[in-house]
Amino acid sequence: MAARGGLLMLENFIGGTFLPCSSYLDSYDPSTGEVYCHVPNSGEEEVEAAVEAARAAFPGWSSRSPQERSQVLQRLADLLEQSLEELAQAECKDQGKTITLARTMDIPRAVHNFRFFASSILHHTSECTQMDHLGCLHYTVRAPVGIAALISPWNLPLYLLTWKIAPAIAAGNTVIAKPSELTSVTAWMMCRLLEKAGVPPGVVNVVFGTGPRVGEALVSHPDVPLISFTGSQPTAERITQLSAPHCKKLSLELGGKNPAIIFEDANLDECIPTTVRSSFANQGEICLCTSRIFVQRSIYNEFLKRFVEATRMWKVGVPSDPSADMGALISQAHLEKVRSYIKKARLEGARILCGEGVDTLNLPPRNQAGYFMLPTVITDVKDESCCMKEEIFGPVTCVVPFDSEEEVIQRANSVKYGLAATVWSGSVGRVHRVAKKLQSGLVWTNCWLIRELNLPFGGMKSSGVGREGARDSYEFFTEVKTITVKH
Ligand SMILES: NC(=O)C1=CN([C@@H]2O[C@H](COP(=O)(O)OP(=O)(O)OC[C@H]3O[C@@H](n4cnc5c(N)ncnc54)[C@H](O)[C@@H]3O)[C@@H](O)[C@H]2O)C=CC1
Ligand SMILES: N/C(=C\C=C\C(=O)O)C(=O)O
Repeated sequence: MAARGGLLMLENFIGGTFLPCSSYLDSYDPSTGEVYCHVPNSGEEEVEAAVEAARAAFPGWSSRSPQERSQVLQRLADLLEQSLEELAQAECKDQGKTITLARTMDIPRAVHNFRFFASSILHHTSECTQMDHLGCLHYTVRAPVGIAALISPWNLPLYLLTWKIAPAIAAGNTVIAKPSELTSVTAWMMCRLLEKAGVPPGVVNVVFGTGPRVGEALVSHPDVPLISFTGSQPTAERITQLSAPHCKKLSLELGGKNPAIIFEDANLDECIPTTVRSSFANQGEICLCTSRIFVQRSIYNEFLKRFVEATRMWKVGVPSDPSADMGALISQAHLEKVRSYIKKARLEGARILCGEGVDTLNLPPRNQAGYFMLPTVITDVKDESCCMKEEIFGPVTCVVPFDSEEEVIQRANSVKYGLAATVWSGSVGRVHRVAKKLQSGLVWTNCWLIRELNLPFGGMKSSGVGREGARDSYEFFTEVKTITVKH
């Protein structure tokens, strides 16, 4: 590890070796607003070196058996788990999330991603059909595609990067990962464990830097045939344009404007704390977070009163404080963007019931320049407002009343996104009926963010292209071939 001015200085990981870069970016601690780390500002040269390393490693890695690859993934999971506390501390400092969330969600899930795909890779079967009248047998085989580009965002850094690396290498591909330049530290820490886990040099390469520089060099490289991306819709559009001339395979996991639909027969004792969590967990910086809450009119006033009370109890604190529910937002620019939505809502005549501009944030002097804000509830807002249409990706949620089932389904579906919805009702028939009609890749009823990694994950409409999960990721990270044998 290098250091400049006493600050942590990351290096790219290419071909099993840490390599310095000719230029570096500043990376900020969101809880203080201070630079604490330098991140390589990689470009075409580093991508070229990573492609070379990944190409050289492909024949050996792809010809190993699934069992051999699975064992490597299991060892990596064990090593990550042994470093859980160190990784959680690093994620908390780098991203601004609470230490509790990093300890209980981000890092355990990163460990689980490797364990899960180490197991699922052992259980795939292929198809076979027969045409006896022609004396033919048909079957399919799958093979890894080649070098995968894996581009991940800043909100769940190691969690989302490993959700891509694990299935890609389990299937026999070699990878070039590009984490967000805002949160690169835990990916770099993981690289230090790869050799010990038995990952051969060049199988996992990590290049750090910005989207326009290193990201674009990677996605437009002719020898990188598939791209798995999680992030914003405008970036997905750019990646689609750059990759189109090469007809690359694309998996795009994008944003959401996720509705919660709360019927009058909902169990509010469960619904309210879960909806506070679904709105404000990780500072509202999860693509699955709720940001439009539709409440049936007969319980609207009661819900609003109790929801605002519960939101006021959601503690914003220094990320290292284990009792904090919410830490700092990712950057000054993002904080300003999130606040700008609240200003617009005010100008449109909406009411801010708690949070930004209403309540007072108490922080230690050292954290006054950090990127903190209070969880904020907006009401009296029209469906046409940008706060009800656009992804804010911060601790802001809107609450509005509805009258009928048909009406709320139509309003919930009236945005360009279609990622995740929650439906709260005591009626089994109703939850099935409504879930089927929602334009949403995921619907949680009477719960939120209970993940079954075997099943498809992803969004419809502008929330993405493709699905990830045990079988879906396997299909994405392999090419299928149909073979016909005449006997
Ligand atoms: N999963 C999600 O739904 C996420 C949504 N967002 C949304 O996006 C907004 C902007 O956040 P950003 O960090 O700017 O997201 P982004 O989509 O620009 O960044 C995600 C990743 O893509 C890379 N990237 C950016 N431009 C690229 C390009 N031209 N070619 C290749 N890679 C590129 C970034 O370096 C990062 O690794 C947020 O406010 C939020 O609304 C952000 C992060 C995650
Ligand atoms: N893709 C995102 C979250 C995924 C969560 C999961 O797979 O459990 C995101 O916030 O961008």
